Amino acid sequence: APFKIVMVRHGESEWNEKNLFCGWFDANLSEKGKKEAESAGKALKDSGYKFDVAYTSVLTRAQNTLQAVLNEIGQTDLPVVKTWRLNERHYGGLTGLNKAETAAKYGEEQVAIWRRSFDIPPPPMEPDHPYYDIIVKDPRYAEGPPQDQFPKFESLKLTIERTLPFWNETIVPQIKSGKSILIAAHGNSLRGIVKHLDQLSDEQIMKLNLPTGIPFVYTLDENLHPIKSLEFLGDPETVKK
Ligand SMILES: O=C1c2ccccc2C(=O)c2c1cc(NS(=O)(=O)c1ccccc1O)c(O)c2O
Repeated sequence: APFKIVMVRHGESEWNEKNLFCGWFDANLSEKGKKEAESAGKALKDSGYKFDVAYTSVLTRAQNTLQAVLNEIGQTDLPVVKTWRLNERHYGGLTGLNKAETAAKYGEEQVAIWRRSFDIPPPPMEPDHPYYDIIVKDPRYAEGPPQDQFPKFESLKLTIERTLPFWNETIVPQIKSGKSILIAAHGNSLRGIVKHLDQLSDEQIMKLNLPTGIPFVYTLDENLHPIKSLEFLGDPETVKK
């Protein structure tokens, strides 16, 4: 029998609302983001989904999206595994900047290069960065990454390379043991899983922008090869946007 796994990108954060690079900064969901999380839960409830375990990042916006979903489907007691490996991409020194500030500081040309590159990282987040201490010293990272490997920036390539070990070593065995799984994470960490499952190229995955707060289902065969990819739940109107 095929396996199914459900994934959802967290709802809009307060920094998304202000068009700031958020990355590993622990922004909350905006009011809109909270509504998106609730509607994700309603879509899963209407489709009758129940889960055995959920995975999320160590960031509040993903954890709160997950909780809203679990509230809607009546599974608030579900075991939840939190890992830095499902975190959003780390935007390094760009963290907290908006579009104008980024262009002013680095120039439109550099921004255009970063936007279309898979393995060119942003500048590092140096110790004098306003958010360096609050991120690096956050106790939520006690389980990892180790301080000497703590990222100061990530390209999309680097993000995917630290997400996939968790997928292969932790999530895959659970899928194979027949567990029903929900992942609530971020645009770029979910890109890593989608890229791997559908064997997408670097260019293809960079073109894929997952919508916030709309759950999507993968149906996988016994070798975890997709039978059906990116099946979005929720009313077709929302999905079409
Ligand atoms: O500068 C970057 C960038 C820099 C370094 C690594 C990755 C990216 C990146 O992925 C990216 C960027 C800008 C924009 N658009 S933007 O220039 O309008 C923009 C800039 C700053 C903040 C938010 C904005 O919407 C994007 O849509 C991106 O996906």
